[in-house]
Amino acid sequence: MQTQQSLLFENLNFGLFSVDTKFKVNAINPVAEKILQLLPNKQHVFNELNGLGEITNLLTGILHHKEQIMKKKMQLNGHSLVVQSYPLIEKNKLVGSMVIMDDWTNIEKIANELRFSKEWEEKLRSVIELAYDGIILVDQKAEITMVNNGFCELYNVQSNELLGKSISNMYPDLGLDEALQTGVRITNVAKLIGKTQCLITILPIKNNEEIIGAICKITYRGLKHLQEAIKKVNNLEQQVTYYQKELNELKGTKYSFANIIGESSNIKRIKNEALAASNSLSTVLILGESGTGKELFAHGIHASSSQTGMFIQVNCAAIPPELLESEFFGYAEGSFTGAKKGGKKGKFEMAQNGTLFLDEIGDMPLSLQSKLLRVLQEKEFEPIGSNRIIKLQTKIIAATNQNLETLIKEGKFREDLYYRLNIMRINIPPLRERIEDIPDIAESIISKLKLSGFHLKGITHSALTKLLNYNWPGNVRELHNILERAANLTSDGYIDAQHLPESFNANANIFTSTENIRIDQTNTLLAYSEELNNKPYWNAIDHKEKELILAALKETNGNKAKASRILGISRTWLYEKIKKYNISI
Ligand SMILES: Nc1ncnc2c1ncn2[C@@H]1O[C@H](COP(=O)(O)OP(=O)(O)OP(=O)(O)O)[C@@H](O)[C@H]1O
Repeated sequence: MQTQQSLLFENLNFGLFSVDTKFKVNAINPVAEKILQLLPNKQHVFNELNGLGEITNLLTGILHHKEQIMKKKMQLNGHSLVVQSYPLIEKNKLVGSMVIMDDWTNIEKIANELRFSKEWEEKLRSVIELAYDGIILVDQKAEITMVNNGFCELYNVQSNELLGKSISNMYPDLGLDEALQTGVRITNVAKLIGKTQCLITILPIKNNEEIIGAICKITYRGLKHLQEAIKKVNNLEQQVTYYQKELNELKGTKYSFANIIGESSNIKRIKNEALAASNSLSTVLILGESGTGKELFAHGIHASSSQTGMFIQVNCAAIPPELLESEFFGYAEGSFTGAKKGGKKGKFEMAQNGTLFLDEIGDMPLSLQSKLLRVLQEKEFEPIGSNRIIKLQTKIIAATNQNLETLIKEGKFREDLYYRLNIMRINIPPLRERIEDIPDIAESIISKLKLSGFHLKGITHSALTKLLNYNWPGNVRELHNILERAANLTSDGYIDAQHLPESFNANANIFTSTENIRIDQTNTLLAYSEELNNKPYWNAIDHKEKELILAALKETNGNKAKASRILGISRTWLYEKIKKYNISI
């Protein structure tokens, strides 16, 4: 029992001590020792201690003047305290006093912080209220936390009908749910609300990497003036594009870095790498899935390089093997039967002082690989049947969507050529790893479609939200094709969700129909494809992806931050996948 009492005494979260009538401390707990800054296990006499005057006064009131309970708020040694002193009576005689010290320091700190955030909330409320547009805020759980008059007027509701409700139930089509899941911001996308034409901007609110809410701004007043301004900006943009094109034509390129759209950290990083790669004649190897923009980057590198010659592109997969050599090196007149009169310039010579872009390098036959390697090493070449030696002053950029390391292992690609090409290496990530870029790229594609004669006004918010939920196996090229197809289907100029292909919607649900696959069986594509008879390749990829995500979540006990680190993907992307595969944690 004694032990229990002392345990309790030792572990109280407030200070407690008692003194006898001579102010000598009889018992004191660790919290009190800490507040009073007294050394443990020492005999302390209160009126001999310095700096504790206020407490000594309380004790004096009780011990000398026989007062009853004394209570005081005080600051002591950096603590905000509420101190209470009680008389201790034994057999009707005053034998000492007991003191309780409540430490309010942390509580005061929290109160101050609360006051501070309350003030900020009030300021935010005023700013939001002053805004000309409709504004609505949700928290992490998609519950509406703030809404302004502009929003209420647009939807003809009262704010108290909305606060605390789920945005997913009230306004699912605004896309705030998606913003919370993907962390992607959407800027000024057209949407018809009732009969009012609006522009929607959605901004996820992040604390470090965590999404803690989202804000949606609906611009619906004064749109007419805005449209006029947009028209002017569009005209100016067209003029800039025209001059850019003229400039590109001089260098034989179709695109420059300005044509590479996207503000994601991924695309910014590779743009910087590409810019660095354009500063010298070092060879560049561009890797990436089909449709990620390898050719676009190659043009960009040439456009910003100081090479004054032409950009010459060769698709190594498209030239018949027997013509490859003459295509590359050219030939002298009469060098073989059927050779053209006057001979023919090869791609190398055509690209002198410019850039030779070797697309699909993984498909180059081995015999030509050896010849290419020799040219790269010796920096000179001879056209077939000629003894004219031409010094190479050409930037070489090679690209492929194949895994060259695998091709080397299979004996289909020369390792020494690989190292020769792999001096500046640019890895373009697939579109699904930079979905933040989709709104900007979609906008740029729509502008291009307009220039090519489509009467487009824009893309609706619901279509854009769908684009963000797709995994883009065909990357930017697929995005282009889907938007062009949609542009053909729209009648009012707005690309809407209904204009996106059926299969496109179905993709998000592939997994629900293949849920019962046994994961631990033979991991061969054949084994998968037997079970997934519809789209074996993509289903198997998705299947493997889900498997990896499940394994990472299992290993981290469902901790998504850790799981995303293990998988080497962003947390936003992981949330996206968890949603896609319906994984419950
Ligand atoms: N960041 C981007 N911004 C704008 N357009 C892009 C971007 N990336 C790719 N595109 C467009 O996507 C299409 C495909 O790009 P590109 O041909 O450069 O891809 P690729 O990787 O070379 O494909 P493949 O391996 O199939 O040859 C092109 O129309 C290109 O202009």
